[in-house]
Amino acid sequence: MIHGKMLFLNPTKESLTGKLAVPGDKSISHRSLMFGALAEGQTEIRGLLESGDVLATLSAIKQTGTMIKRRAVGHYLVEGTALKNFSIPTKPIDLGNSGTSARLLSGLFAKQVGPLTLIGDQSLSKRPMKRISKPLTQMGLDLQGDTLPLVLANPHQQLQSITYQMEVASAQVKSAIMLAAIQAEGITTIIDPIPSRDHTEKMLQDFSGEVTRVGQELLVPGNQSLKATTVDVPGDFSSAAFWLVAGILLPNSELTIEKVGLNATRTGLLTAFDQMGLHYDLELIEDGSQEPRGNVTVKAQKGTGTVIEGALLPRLIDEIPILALLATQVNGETVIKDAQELRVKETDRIQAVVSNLQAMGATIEATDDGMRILGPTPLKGAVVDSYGDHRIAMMLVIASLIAEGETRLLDAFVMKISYPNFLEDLKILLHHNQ
Ligand SMILES: O=C(O)C1=C[C@@H](OP(=O)(O)O)[C@@H](O)[C@H](O)C1
Ligand SMILES: C=C(OP(=O)(O)O)C(=O)O
Repeated sequence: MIHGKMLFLNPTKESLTGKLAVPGDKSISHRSLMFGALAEGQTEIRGLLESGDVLATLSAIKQTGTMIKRRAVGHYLVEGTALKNFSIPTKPIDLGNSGTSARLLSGLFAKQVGPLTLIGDQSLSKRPMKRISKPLTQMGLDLQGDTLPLVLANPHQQLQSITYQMEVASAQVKSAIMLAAIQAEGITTIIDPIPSRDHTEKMLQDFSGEVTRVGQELLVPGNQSLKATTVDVPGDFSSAAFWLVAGILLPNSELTIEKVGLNATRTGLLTAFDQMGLHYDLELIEDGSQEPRGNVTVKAQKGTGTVIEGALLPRLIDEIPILALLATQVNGETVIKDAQELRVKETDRIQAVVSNLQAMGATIEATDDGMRILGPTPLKGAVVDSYGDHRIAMMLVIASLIAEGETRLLDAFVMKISYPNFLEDLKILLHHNQ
């Protein structure tokens, strides 16, 4: 039941069964619009995620002069002009809640004369931007601000290549540099010791561009001309993660998530399942796409605690909230380390996960760079808060299904940021029982 911004949630005795295709991948959707604008010619996108964050990117690109037409749900045409028709909006560009938009668009727009102002909501306005202003300034962009509002200007419309050692394992930082590097003079080298999601690398090649990885170095030639293409966006593994964990937790469940992205830089949750002794079936769809996709099936089952650390973190960074819920229900201790990046997401996700799950009766404590969880503990309904964070909200909806008694979720409707139909899809999986 819905009441204002609060959602009243009750546990279910049902299982989750059947098949579901989750909405398009958020990271790939953002990038398809950006590369579509940077290329010459008409790019066709199918399966674009129509969520708050992606629509922020879409609107920013339209406001700066690129034509984008919507043909049907998720079906878009981008009329790319290699940003030659760029126009500077008179008003600041509002990127809402989307970190990906703020960081990647700064790279995409780095060669424009400007000044161009990027703003966002309260949460986005607190997120660190120095991580992109530092490399982009070295490349020649005049970028003011360590947080939003960011003002971008490049009066001479020139960018130099750089050699840059990444300070955090962030695909957003890497991608911002790459988008600028494509438009720069010379070859840019990005050194990233811990690999992060590689959708930008793959998509650059799909748009006839060039990028080479040599060990820890990513080499991006400048002055590239990109050609329009078609993009078929797979389902978002980060959205599927909520159902995979729910299927494991709700007795008698068996569900399949279809045509979901299985890029290895994103599927760290499956590695965590392996470590926890949890089983799943994978069926790959061979369609020649650079972004692998397939069907994942899970059943209700019991697992054991594990340690999540190191290079696994970037591969499941957005899945930590739902993984923490899973850890409250398996046997023994789970320790999540090296996850300090969670403190600078839409909210401090370490604090948000720990305080909410504690309120529901879990044995969980925060550490500087992660959390410790001791399972299994029965959960009880409580008043919980998304803190305006979509992934926290969706995790708490799943938690409420296995809790005893009613849960009241404050600020619930932020789910639209990445998964507008989350509650409808929950009903679909519950109703397969009937
Ligand atoms: O590049 C991307 O599309 C994303 C990268 C990750 O952020 P960081 O680069 O900050 O780790 C992730 O958390 C975010 O949801 C999307
Ligand atoms: C962190 C996220 O997104 P962004 O950084 O784009 O706001 C997310 O979707 O979990």
